[in-house]
Amino acid sequence: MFSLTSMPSTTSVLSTYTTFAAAAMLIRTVINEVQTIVSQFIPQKYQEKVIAKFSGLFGNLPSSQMTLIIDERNGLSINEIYQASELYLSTRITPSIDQLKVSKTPRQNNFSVTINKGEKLIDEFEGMQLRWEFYCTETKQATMDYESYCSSTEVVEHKSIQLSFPKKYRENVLGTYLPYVVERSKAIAEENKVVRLYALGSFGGDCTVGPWGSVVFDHPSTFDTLAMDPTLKNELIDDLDRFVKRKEFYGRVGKPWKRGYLLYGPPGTGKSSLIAAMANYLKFDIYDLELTYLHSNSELRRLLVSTANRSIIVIEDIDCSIELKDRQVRGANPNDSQLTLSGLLNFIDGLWSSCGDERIIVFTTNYKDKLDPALLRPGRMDMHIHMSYCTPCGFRILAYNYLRVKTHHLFNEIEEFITEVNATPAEVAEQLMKSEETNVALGGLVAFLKKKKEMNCNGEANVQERKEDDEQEE
Ligand SMILES: Nc1ncnc2c1ncn2[C@@H]1O[C@H](COP(=O)(O)OP(=O)(O)OP(=O)(O)O)[C@@H](O)[C@H]1O
Ligand SMILES: [Mg+2]
Repeated sequence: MFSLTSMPSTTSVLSTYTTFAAAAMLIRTVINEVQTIVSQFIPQKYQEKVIAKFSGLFGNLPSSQMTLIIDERNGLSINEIYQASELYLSTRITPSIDQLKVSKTPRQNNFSVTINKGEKLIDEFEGMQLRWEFYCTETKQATMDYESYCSSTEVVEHKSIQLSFPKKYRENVLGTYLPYVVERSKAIAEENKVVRLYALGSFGGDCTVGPWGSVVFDHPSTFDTLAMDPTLKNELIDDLDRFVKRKEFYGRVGKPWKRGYLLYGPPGTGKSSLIAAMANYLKFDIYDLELTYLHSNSELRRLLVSTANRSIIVIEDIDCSIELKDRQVRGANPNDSQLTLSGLLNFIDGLWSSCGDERIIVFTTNYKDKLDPALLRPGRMDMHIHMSYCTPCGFRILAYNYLRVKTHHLFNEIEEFITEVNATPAEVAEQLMKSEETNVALGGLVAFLKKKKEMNCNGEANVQERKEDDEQEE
């Protein structure tokens, strides 16, 4: 009975509530639509007022909007979503923004532009409209100077960015849009990245990390400016592309995410230039590791562990570190108190380096045949790259780089000489730099090659030497 009498009244309450909820939802939908229209057709500075006025017509309905507050700091640590949002939004600047902040460090090539506090902007993503707003509040905070024991007050800024959107988009914003913002910001940071060169000790650079000092690396070499066999060049570029894309692959097969390259060939054939081109291409920092300064495996490990991910560790002239082998053979403690070849090989094989990701290690040598066979064993260095004397194709790349010419009546003569004489790209480049006049520069190169041929007196010896050099190639 009780239940019978109570039933109709519960039903009527429910139906009244359902009607009310449906009406509220309808009004909210109308308000959302109005917001969308307003944000498209009404200047930004009036938008808020218009929407507030319009919403006011319907009394105090629960808000249909949700706001995410993204503070700059999370306690003491930086909030990565704040950084990502700030960077992402700096690429979404619309004409509605009145104030931007512009800054630049002495070494930076470009200005960095960020949006000032108080500014708002609308972003669109998969049909959603998202409203971003920049806030900054200032508070006075008491601080204590521990040297003078005096207290003072300082103004502390609390920055935050607020992201507002219709509540119905909450899942999409948290699940898709924010991850997209973070990913995009990583890509933007990568585009703006300045490559640094690290070496041991502090050498007047502006940034020091542990034992490594660094400077901005502004070597102009790129794969375009590099005179090397075009097939080999493309193979290497493909190899690098594949390497950086294969995070999951390396994880799956249980190998450290590393790649080793051995560059070999005579002086002046572009080994160091190739390393610079690789660093510029990948935007990886370079760590120039001079083994001659090191005394022990533990020192080597400490240095390698303090290198960052996405970097190229370079050991130049590894043949000059050949005494590594002798030291080890001499029988002194082969473990940590000596620097040994096996210590180095352990690193290459990933034992010490499993703490890092996306590393490239490059060895260079003028004499591949002088290297310890252990270094050359298959699988140790992933690619052996032969940098050799200038070829006709290499000459054309250099002529275009230095003189901006693609054809010239002296090309045939030069290319003939180049196949007969062992001239390094460095020598050819030096001649091409001697004049901005194409005729003069190319004429100078002809004279240089002619003289080189005469001095050798025997062109065949040169070609023979080149053949031997080529035979070192895989
Ligand atoms: N393959 C090349 N392509 C373009 N320029 C080159 C090439 N090789 C050499 N050069 C020019 O010669 C200069 C010296 O070359 P680089 O230092 O790269 O040679 P390297 O092979 O590292 O010599 P080393 O064995 O003496 O270290 C470079 O700065 C560059 O101007
Ligand atoms: Mg070099």
